[in-house]
Amino acid sequence: MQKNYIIGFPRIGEQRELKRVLESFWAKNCSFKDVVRVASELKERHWNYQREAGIDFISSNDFSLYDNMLDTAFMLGAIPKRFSELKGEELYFAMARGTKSSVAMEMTKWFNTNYHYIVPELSTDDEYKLDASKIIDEYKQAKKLGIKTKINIIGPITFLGLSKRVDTKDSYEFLSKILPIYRELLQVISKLDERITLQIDEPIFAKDNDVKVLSLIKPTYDALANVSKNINIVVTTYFEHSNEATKVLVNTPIWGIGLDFLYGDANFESLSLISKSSKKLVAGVVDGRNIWKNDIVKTDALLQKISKEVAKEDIIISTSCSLLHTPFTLEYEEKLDAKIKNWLSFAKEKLDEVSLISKLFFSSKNGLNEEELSLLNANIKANEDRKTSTIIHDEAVTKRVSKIEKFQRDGSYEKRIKLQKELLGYKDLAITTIGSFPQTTELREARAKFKNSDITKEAYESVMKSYIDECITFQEECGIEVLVHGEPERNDMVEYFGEQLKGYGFSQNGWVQSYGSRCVKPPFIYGDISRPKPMTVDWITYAQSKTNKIMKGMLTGPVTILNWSFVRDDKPRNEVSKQIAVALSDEIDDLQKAGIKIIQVDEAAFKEGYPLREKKIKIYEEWAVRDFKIAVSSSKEETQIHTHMCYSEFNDIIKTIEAMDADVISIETARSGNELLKVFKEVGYKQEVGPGVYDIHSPRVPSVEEIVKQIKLLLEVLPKEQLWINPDCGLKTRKYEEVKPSLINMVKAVHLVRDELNI
Ligand SMILES: Nc1nc2c(c(=O)[nH]1)N[C@@H](CNc1ccc(C(=O)N[C@@H](CCC(=O)N[C@@H](CCC(=O)N[C@@H](CCC(=O)O)C(=O)O)C(=O)O)C(=O)O)cc1)CN2
Ligand code: MET
Ligand SMILES: [Zn+2]
Repeated sequence: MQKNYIIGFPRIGEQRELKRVLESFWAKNCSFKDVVRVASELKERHWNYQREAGIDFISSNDFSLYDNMLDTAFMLGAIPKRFSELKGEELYFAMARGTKSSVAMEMTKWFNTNYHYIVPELSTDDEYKLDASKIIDEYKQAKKLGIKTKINIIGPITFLGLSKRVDTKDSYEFLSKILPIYRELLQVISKLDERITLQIDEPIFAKDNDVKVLSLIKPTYDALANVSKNINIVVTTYFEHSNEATKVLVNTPIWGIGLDFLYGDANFESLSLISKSSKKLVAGVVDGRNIWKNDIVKTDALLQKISKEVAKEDIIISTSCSLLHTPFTLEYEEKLDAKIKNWLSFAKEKLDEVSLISKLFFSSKNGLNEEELSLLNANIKANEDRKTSTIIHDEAVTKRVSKIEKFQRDGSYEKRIKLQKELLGYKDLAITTIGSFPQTTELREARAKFKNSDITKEAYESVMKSYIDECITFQEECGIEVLVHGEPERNDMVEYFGEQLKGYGFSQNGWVQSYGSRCVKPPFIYGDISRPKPMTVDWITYAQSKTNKIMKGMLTGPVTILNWSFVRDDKPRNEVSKQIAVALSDEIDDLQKAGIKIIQVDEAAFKEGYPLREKKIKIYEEWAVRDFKIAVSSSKEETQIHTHMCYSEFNDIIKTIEAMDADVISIETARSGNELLKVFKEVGYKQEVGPGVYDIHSPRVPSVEEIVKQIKLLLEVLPKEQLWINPDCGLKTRKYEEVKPSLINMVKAVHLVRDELNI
């Protein structure tokens, strides 16, 4: 009997092999054959890891050269017209990254994670056609190694729900067009083997769906499950409960349902239905979104609870979601404190946990052999050790946080902005950037050498300082009005702060894919958080000393620091975020004391943290706004507070953004003209806004005319007094060759518009 299951495994490679070969291929330094070779090695390595750990259900097609949604679009033949001249890998990467003549497809957040997928574009003119080659090839490759994989695909309802129509609005209208292609796929799959397990991911079921969407589930899954008797379909959902969908799925001929019992507590309500239907339950009980060692005793209790309703033989032990969201392995961590390392578990270690948990659950403690027993005891001990450790508790922090008296800054916005405009004296359509400038190879090398103690602190700092000097000179020459130092000292806008705060740990190699070849190394919060010393003041004051213009101080906000870290699971998230907020309020205080007059507190991940279910949103908004306000509560009335958000749909959260009470917000709008901005006008948003005037996610240099046009579009919505001009987001992923001409054009465009308006 097959007992345990992994929803999906990360693919970037434990040494980021895939990242390296892709970037090398894109830079034309190697051939596509090299990419295929590395991809193939990685797949085999990952399958073997799972086999060696004793995993029964190992996936194929969880791999991707860029993104699984893009793969699905490719599989269906959903190719936007502008790419129709291209073929093969050229087409595939053009869709993801754009070409000189065609803009890339949009990219957006995968539910409430920091993973980004490519948004498929659907048009009435499309003619869908199956390309099952990737799926078939991967299955066959694994089979050669003696591994019969389960095949993963993204389900039709999630695919459509996350796609956009280029003509009219409702993507779901296309179900009748793509369902036949899915059926054809199942026919092809059914011929691969005598019996096949097919995992169909439908995470969209974990959201609040309207009746119309729910009404599609039964016909869709009846149609799919009836294609062939030799396919066992498991429909998996994750990140929340999916009770509305489960109710329907139990009445379709699918074989199993995968539910997340960690982030979807309410899934317990569906157990009796599942039990009556005699479907298999793939029980997500090992956290796929965090890095803490599983508490096996607790998990066993959870499983015992599940098995009160669902027969043991129908339960399969699984991760809560794909392990894509966790780093690969602890094996290369040489610098982590041994004690803390023993509390952690990355993807590879989680495989062993799933394996051990299933042994314990199905054969009970008496059935464990000596080695397994000692693993269990080690797990119990590690968890006990974490609970009772003195390094996670800091009474001074908890005391201070419980006694916060100031929850917001002084003065009304109206009063503050008047003071600020007098003091800062900036013009209408003030020109600025979002913070980072290109992270050059030189910077990264210097940082890597400094971390390895190959160069001194002084040598490292001098590299950073000369970068800052050049960055300032460029901004002054180009005519940017509110300057930034360029963030050269930051490996990442969250990891950097994690490295400086007490209560935080960080890994050397804990990379997690964010999009395409880009990765992040989220730091992790293990204990109470405090700020031993100022984190940014030296860099910003150095930068300010080099210019007479205003230098923006640059911080990452509490909610974003929280959302892009792995967070301790022994304290509510909102308490942890409050501790970060207090530390940041001290930093702001210090920046002000050092003479900094504008401080930007980025909340790029504010929207990402939104719960998937409406019912939980209010609670999140309350503490998220509270903590942003606590962070900036130390700012004086005349200190101008900026914030920045990217990839955000603002319509439903505009009132919340207003409540954050920042004086200026910069947002991403370049790809959508002025559509995103309209809501600011509709609600009578008072504060100043810097809507991005060009897209930084593409290497393309925008022309002056284009930017003028964009600025005029913005002026149709908001008055000049309320507008700032800036790019969409930070420039760290771009090259100087792209950034310089783009910013020069941006400044020219502002001057042209100002001349017309007599500003
Ligand atoms: N945490 C986070 N989430 C985010 C964003 C963000 O900025 N941060 N932005 C949005 C989009 N996501 C993004 C995610 C990653 C990157 C990004 O640029 N990642 C870099 C890594 C950045 C980094 O931490 N670099 C380190 C380490 C670099 C490195 O690997 N160095 C080499 C040596 C030097 C070299 O050869 O370059 C090595 O150690 O082997 C540094 O600069 O110090 C990458 O994948 O390339 C950008 C956007 C949403 N989510
Ligand atoms: C992902 S939001 C980025 C904000 C940050 N200040 C930067 O410019 O890079
Ligand atoms: Zn941004």
